[in-house]
Amino acid sequence: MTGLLARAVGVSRRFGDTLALDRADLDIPQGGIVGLLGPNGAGKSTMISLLTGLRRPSAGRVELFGGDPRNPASRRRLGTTPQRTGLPENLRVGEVVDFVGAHYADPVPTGELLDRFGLTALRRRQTGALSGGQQRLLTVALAVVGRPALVVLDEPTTGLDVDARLQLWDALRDYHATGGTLLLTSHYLEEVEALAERVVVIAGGRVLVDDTLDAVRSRVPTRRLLLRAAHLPALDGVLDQAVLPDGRTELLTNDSDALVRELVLSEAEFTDLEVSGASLEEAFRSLTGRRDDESLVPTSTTTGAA
Ligand SMILES: Nc1ncnc2c1ncn2[C@@H]1O[C@H](COP(=O)(O)OP(=O)(O)OP(=O)(O)O)[C@@H](O)[C@H]1O
Repeated sequence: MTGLLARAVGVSRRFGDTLALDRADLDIPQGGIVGLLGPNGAGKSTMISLLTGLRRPSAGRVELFGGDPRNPASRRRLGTTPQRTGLPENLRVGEVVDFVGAHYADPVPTGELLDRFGLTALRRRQTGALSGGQQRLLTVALAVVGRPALVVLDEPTTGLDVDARLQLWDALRDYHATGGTLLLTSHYLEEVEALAERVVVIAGGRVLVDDTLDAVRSRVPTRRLLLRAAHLPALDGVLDQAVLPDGRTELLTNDSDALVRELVLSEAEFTDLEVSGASLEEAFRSLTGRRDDESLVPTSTTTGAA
């Protein structure tokens, strides 16, 4: 149990008839960056709300720094920002950071924090005059101003343009480099790839995959072959196969060179071969959509899978 900053053990959460989480397990050890990925409605925000004490599980157990997350004392070393945050409109950016930082024993100095988040030029602007993306950057900056041991962010880059997204990624990497632990949710594998060392895929309220980024990447198809063939033998390198409405066969793989060699050596007759990158998000959708397919969905490595 030592070294775990947060943990969910067999948690379920019901909203009326909806089972938002279904016996899900999640451990957040000290020092890593964990990306929680999944499609809309997967249960990501619900998991975050349980870990940060905003909601109570219907069943199972949640711990934050060894205590109940609903107890304010357990949240003292937590930095978080809800998806929507109200900022005092008439205060200037620098004043808000000063104000929030003043609640902590050792806050990141305002100038340094604004610099890290690319907000220095906006220091004297009233928060009511910030764009949505700038407000988002500021709220995430406020989540780290107190040098929390754990930062939990729900879709931190939603609505940000490319530059702001890169700026935020850099700031989060800085936070991690100073010893911080980060849990973030995202719809985007790209974002998780850019930041996380560990990936947890959640769908239908269940944890489907919990592994290192590299291990997860090796299991999801990243390349797509299209071809026409009357008969194809079973090919080792195929992770997923489908016949499209236009009659072409789609083969998903993570090594298209090896699969093409295998295809040629099989002496199967084919025409119109095309090779392209499978969208990683598509690949994840195929992963999350195939809960019953053991070959595509590796066993979760979380503890105590129910
Ligand atoms: N307060 C609520 N009342 C009723 N149903 C809810 C509530 N909060 C979440 N749900 C339902 O629980 C399920 C999981 O929702 P959750 O917000 O955790 O998913 P998510 O993975 O964060 O989705 P998204 O990526 O769209 O934000 C969904 O079916 C959602 O409609």
